[in-house]
Amino acid sequence: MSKNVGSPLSPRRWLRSAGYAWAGVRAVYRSEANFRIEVWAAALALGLTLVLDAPLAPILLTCALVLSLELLNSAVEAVVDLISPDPHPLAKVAKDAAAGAVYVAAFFALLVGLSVLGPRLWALVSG
Ligand SMILES: Nc1ncnc2c1ncn2[C@@H]1O[C@H](COP(=O)(O)OP(=O)(O)OP(=O)(O)O)[C@@H](O)[C@H]1O
Repeated sequence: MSKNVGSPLSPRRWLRSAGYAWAGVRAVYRSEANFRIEVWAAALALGLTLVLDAPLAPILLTCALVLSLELLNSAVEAVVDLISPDPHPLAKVAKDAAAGAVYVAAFFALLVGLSVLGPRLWALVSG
């Protein structure tokens, strides 16, 4: 619920909003195993990117996309469970489509990771 606490540029308001957003990230991290796996996969990909001196921007963007979509997927699940605790075809479409968004992003993130890091990893292991 939005409360009017002054200018949108006010640091206090910004900090309060950031606090709510961080609480959301922490709640999803605690409750969703997939999000935990994706966070650690992103940390691994970023670590490899730095160690292998690979381009950072595509890896950062794909990590941000997958993690953000997983957060949105959790938001959709929560809202659907709230408004449709009993099975409903539209609830199914909403949940399946939100999950599909995560899987599409994760699939392309895998391709980006393989194309950016794969050749460098291969060069490293093949001497
Ligand atoms: N209210 C509902 N009405 C119809 N189908 C539903 C409903 N809730 C869940 N489903 C179906 O069951 C599937 C699994 O739903 P669930 O809420 O268990 O999410 P999940 O896939 O376990 O997600 P996560 O593992 O990330 O929590 C959904 O993708 C959907 O197809």
